[in-house]
Amino acid sequence: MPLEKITFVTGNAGKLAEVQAILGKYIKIENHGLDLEEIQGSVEEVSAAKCRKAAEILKRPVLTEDTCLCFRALNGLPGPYIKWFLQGVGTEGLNKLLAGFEDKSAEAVCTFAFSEGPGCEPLIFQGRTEGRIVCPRGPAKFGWDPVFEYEGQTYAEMDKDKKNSVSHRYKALEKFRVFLETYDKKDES
Ligand SMILES: O=P(O)(O)OP(=O)(O)OP(=O)(O)OC[C@H]1O[C@@H](n2cnc3c(O)ncnc32)[C@H](O)[C@@H]1O
Ligand SMILES: [Mg+2]
Repeated sequence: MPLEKITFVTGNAGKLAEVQAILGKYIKIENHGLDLEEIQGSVEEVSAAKCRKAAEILKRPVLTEDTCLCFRALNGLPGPYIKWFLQGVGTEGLNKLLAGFEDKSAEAVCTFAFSEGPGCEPLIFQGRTEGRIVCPRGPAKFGWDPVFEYEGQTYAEMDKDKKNSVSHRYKALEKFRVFLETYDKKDES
């Protein structure tokens, strides 16, 4: 039986808006803002751990997501710690982190984890978009969008539909959408 709805567990309004815009056409999305502890580790481990916890607490099919921003010149840092870097130094500071480096390339990575419910091992769906870090341009509405440039435009300068057709989040959700097409939830009985 196909899934009629899914609970996306996030406390981030920007993420929720994009998941609704990208995936909401295919499945009903509910939001639950559990503030889940984020373990240290690879982004896949962080996302799967959040998902396991959410499934245990909410006792239903859940989707969680963790986003990384990886600077090639810094061997992938800030990576999964981007939230704390952004809070600490802001978008100007993110750009300044690369002031001494020729290589401004970066990769945005979105890692979704889906679990059917308590005790069900999460499945991982990941999307990656290559770009470069620039001086902030465009409206500062969502995280590090103003400093991530893709094909000459920062995410912040793009209209929503454009970002939602090229982003790390779009690519990860596209994989999840294909999975949902053949997904058959085991009967409750
Ligand atoms: O409740 P969760 O889903 O964990 O939400 P969060 O805000 O804690 O998000 P993360 O742990 O994934 O941290 C990622 C950081 O990157 C930001 N971010 C995530 N996706 C983004 C995007 O597409 N563009 C710009 N910033 C983004 C987000 O606001 C955080 O500051
Ligand atoms: Mg988080």
